[in-house]
Amino acid sequence: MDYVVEMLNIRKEFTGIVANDDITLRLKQGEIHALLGENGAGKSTLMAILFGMYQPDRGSIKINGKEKKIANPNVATKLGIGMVHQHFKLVSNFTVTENIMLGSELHNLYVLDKKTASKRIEELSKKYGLNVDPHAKIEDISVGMQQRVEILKMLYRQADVLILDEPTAVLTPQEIEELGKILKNLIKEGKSIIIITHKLKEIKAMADRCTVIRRGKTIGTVTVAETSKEKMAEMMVGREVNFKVSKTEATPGEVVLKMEDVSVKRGKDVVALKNMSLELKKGEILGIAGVDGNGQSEIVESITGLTQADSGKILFEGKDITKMPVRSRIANGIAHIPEDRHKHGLVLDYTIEENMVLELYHKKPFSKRGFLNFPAIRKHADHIIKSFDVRSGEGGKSIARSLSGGNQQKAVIGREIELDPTVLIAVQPTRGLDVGSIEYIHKRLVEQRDKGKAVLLVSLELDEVINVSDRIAVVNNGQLVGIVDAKETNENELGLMMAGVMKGEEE
Ligand SMILES: Nc1ncnc2c1ncn2[C@@H]1O[C@H](COP(=O)(O)OP(=O)(O)OP(=O)(O)O)[C@@H](O)[C@H]1O
Repeated sequence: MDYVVEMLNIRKEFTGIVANDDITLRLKQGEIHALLGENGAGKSTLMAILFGMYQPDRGSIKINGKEKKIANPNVATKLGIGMVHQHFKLVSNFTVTENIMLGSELHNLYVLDKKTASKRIEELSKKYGLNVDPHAKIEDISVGMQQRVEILKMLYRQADVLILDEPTAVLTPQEIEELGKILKNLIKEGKSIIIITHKLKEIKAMADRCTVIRRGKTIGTVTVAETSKEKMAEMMVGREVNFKVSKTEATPGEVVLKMEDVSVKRGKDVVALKNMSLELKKGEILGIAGVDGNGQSEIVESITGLTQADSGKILFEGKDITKMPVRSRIANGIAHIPEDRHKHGLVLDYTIEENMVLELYHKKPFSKRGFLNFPAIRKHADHIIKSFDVRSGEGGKSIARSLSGGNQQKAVIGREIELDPTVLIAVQPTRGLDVGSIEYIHKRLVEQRDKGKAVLLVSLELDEVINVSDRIAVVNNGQLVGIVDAKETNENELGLMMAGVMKGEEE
């Protein structure tokens, strides 16, 4: 059998937690192999070991049948292993070529003059259908394009084994489809790919085989074409997963949040949100559907106070809050699960305990006469950790950075829901979460609604918007296209509206 990579009986322990416990994964030449597991199951750790960022405590790695010690990422690169991380490692004011050249000088295989490098990048881009402009600056290109630059970087370094850590989490549905095609091109040219993803639909569409791990242990490797989504979910979570959100009919009450003719500018001239009027009622989940970048961020930021509306009014419980500072809005009952957990959700170098009181530390019981009350902070954090199943080595004492991506997300969601807000704004709340956690978070959002709270759900996942929301507002180009009843709509109708076409206008 032609295995390009064999990771055999790998063990890796961090303080207080065994991240990988006797894991075995074999990658065949020319296959797309999905690595599936719950948040914190140990996927990123396993891939970091393959890429030489960590040393395993036990176990061995064979590359093309020969046992190798991968002491650091440079060794991995020399062995033909490349990795695209969850958070890209690109310099934003450098061009594509400059970024790809950066670091490649270490492997003295490569040319240092920019012109020759650009030409090589262009050839590679063409060969694999990547469509990347070598002269573009990173800050000017979309996230999807940046990811392709990361893929090109691996190809430029002549990688044969490509590792992609949750590559679709940051992509729009169209970009995901394109990535699928790119991966198929890579396989055709003889590359082998390991892809980490939580999305079973994507595994079905892209992968040949799938290895499932749970709590650091291998559960099994399956052939994707012969296995259902339900079966893979069950292997991963250890129980049956309910994909449908179960909820009763909403009983909306009075309007609690109102946007009246709100416009927000981006920079000097671009109007990113145009005369937006929206009403959010108590006891309902209002979903916002739209292609990324069509005014969703401006809606959220003008309500939370991260951006001020340039014109129009925002009313909360009848009070004008258009110019209210962020902290007062939080104190008044507006909570926010932000889209970017690293930038706006957590202070990565603080412990989880500290992060759980970021909005509350100045209040009783967390502060007393100007001193922090650590036992109270700990109790609060422990409660969130327990009820939201935030897994980490040292509980509340863990540094936020050391948590797996999904567990960071659960911590942020827990903190915001525990504020018991009147309005909960949830932006991409389940991005990066495993199906079991998604099921749980959806339940908690519905529970908020049933307690008479108002929930604004912004998501790029149409499935999620349709299943969780009661009403759906569709935005396009910074404007409201229309509002539909979630029970009566479908992906097709929403898709058309997202492109700016109103119901009845399509002929
Ligand atoms: N450097 C580290 N120090 C301490 N603990 C760590 C470190 N890296 C990972 N861990 C812990 O090891 C476990 C496995 O984490 P890992 O990131 O591999 O999970 P994952 O399967 O990739 O999760 P996710 O899907 O949420 O990204 C987690 O409990 C995490 O908190």
